Amino acid sequence: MAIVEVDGLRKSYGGRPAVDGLTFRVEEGEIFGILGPNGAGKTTAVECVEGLRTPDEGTVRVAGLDPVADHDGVTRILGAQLQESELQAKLTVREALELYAAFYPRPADWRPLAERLGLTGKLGTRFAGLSGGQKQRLFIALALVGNPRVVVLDELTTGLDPRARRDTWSLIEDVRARGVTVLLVTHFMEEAQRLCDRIAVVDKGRIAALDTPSGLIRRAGGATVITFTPSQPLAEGELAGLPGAVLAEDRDGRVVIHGTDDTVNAVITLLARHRITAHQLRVTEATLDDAFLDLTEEQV
Ligand SMILES: Nc1ncnc2c1ncn2[C@@H]1O[C@H](COP(=O)(O)OP(=O)(O)OP(=O)(O)O)[C@@H](O)[C@H]1O
Repeated sequence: MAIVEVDGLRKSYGGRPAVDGLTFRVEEGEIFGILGPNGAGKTTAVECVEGLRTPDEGTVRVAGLDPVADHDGVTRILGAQLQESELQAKLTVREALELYAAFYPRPADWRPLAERLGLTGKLGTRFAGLSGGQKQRLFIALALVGNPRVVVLDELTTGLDPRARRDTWSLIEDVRARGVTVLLVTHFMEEAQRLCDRIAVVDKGRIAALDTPSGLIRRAGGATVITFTPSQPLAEGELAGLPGAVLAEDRDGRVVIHGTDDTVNAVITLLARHRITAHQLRVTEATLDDAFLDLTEEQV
């Protein structure tokens, strides 16, 4: 059952569309990623889901509720990562956790949450005295302290060091294992590939593709990438005809083929038939990075 439903969402700033007709559904219990270049409209879209912005057109529902008309109802079931300016500089970590827990009817015990996020040693520290990564971890704790049914995380691990990033990923996996739905805006391909059940790739306010991470990779040109430099040029058309090859091109003498495992065998057979040696032959798995660049016009 869908817990977040976005239909034909449009939002413009000063006549310029930031979100230009987005439609997607987030199923209860999944981690749904929104991925896209800078300025694609990701934050605007999730702020409409949080009820912080009013759509110009279209409808948004969270557990059947309108986030603007029933803001209080949505706030009780949806946890969102705060922006830095929304916390007072003098508030300590403990006070912030206690305060936010008090807003909700059935809050989580904030102590294990703080422990999990490495904040136990910082409970007496004022917000202004935290490092960027510690602030970020506090925002994640505050998004989860209300025991939400849906949590919206925008740039979840930006500013975290590699260890804190990995710890945060496993925390999010635990959160999902408890049945919480996660809506995740991210720039990190590795994060999206590891965590997300499905990903909407957003470009210029529209959905460029919506699929599982492996579906996106397959769609964007084959899951296996074969690259090599042939000892002599291959005849035109030979590469395109290889079984399973979705994309095959000669980039300045280096051949790049996106295909399947069958394509690898076909390449080896082709080279042997023509007595061509493949220098620096590499067979790798395509990543979400490859798919992202194929699906969006600009790079992040
Ligand atoms: N309050 C605002 N007033 C005017 N323009 C805005 C406002 N907020 C966002 N925009 C513009 O809307 C477009 C989409 O912005 P948005 O922040 O939603 O994108 P994003 O995909 O989250 O980008 P990023 O990855 O850089 O955070 C951008 O062109 C941005 O400049």
